Amino acid sequence: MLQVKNLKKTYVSKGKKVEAVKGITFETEKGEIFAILGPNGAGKTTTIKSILRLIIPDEGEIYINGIDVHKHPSHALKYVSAVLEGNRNIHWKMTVYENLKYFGYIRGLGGKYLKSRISEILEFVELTEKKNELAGKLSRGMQQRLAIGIALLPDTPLILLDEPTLGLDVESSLKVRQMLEKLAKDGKTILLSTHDMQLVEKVANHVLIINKGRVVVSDKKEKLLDAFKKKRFKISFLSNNGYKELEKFGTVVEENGEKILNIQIDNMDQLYEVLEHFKNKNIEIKRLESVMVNFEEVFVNIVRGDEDGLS
Ligand SMILES: Nc1ncnc2c1ncn2[C@@H]1O[C@H](COP(=O)(O)OP(=O)(O)OP(=O)(O)O)[C@@H](O)[C@H]1O
Repeated sequence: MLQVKNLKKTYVSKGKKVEAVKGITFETEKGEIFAILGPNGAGKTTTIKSILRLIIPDEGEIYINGIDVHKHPSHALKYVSAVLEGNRNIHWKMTVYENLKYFGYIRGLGGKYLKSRISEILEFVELTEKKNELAGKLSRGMQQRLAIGIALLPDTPLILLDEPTLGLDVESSLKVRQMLEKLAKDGKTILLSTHDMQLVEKVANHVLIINKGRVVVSDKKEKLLDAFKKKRFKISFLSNNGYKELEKFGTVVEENGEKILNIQIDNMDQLYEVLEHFKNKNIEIKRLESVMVNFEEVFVNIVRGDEDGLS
């Protein structure tokens, strides 16, 4: 659906060069929720804006539905719509309905089709009852839903969202999350840039982590979670003796009066070595279990690993 090949962008600001994106390559599949993650300044917004041609990259190719965005921008961009943070494309002094009508016209829709499309969208974003309210008077969550509704008007196969849950409360985030899931189920491809690890954990299929303008990891989310799960173990012991010994291997916490050792390993041999060590010291193990990890930990570990590698 979307192909980005060797994207590069350097900004020049006050005579200083900032290499924001240094050769990013990725590809999305139809119907997937593809999350772009990265610390502040990693290059996410630059990537998204380049896809939308709001920024002209220095190098690289971008194809939407097989069409070269650089060579045929207006044709390629027919297949994509976007919700960008900080520019939520809403007219505050228009009602919800007027906003949808106005942006519908801009996207070349009209007549009966636009009318029924607006009704459909109002239902989808759960704003039917608010259709006559001024956009400026809506809550932050409702405004975000309206922005998503506006982006959905032209019914494009690719939808880009920059920080769709930023500043939203739990309930509004949940609504956005459910909308994204429904859209993907309908076969839409969703590219999403976010810092919201819960959103990623709940909805993303594929995760692209970028740091300092480069791709650090690009993989299915489940695979990343699995890989980390295999690295984290929790060990409990039959007696509390010798726990000083344990601290060499990881962090020791107390749970229900029991000392629990949390360890992180790079490969299974390391785990066997630790177990062997305890055996030699006559420290008897009661239970060994792999630990569930959440996506936030996966992300932090990957970025930290990358930083260590870079330094
Ligand atoms: N117009 C600009 N002029 C100069 N430098 C810029 C400009 N836009 C972005 N940058 C710089 O490029 C780098 C990448 O910025 P970008 O906004 O793409 O990152 P990001 O991953 O979206 O960050 P965030 O999570 O903070 O939104 C940063 O160092 C940023 O300061």
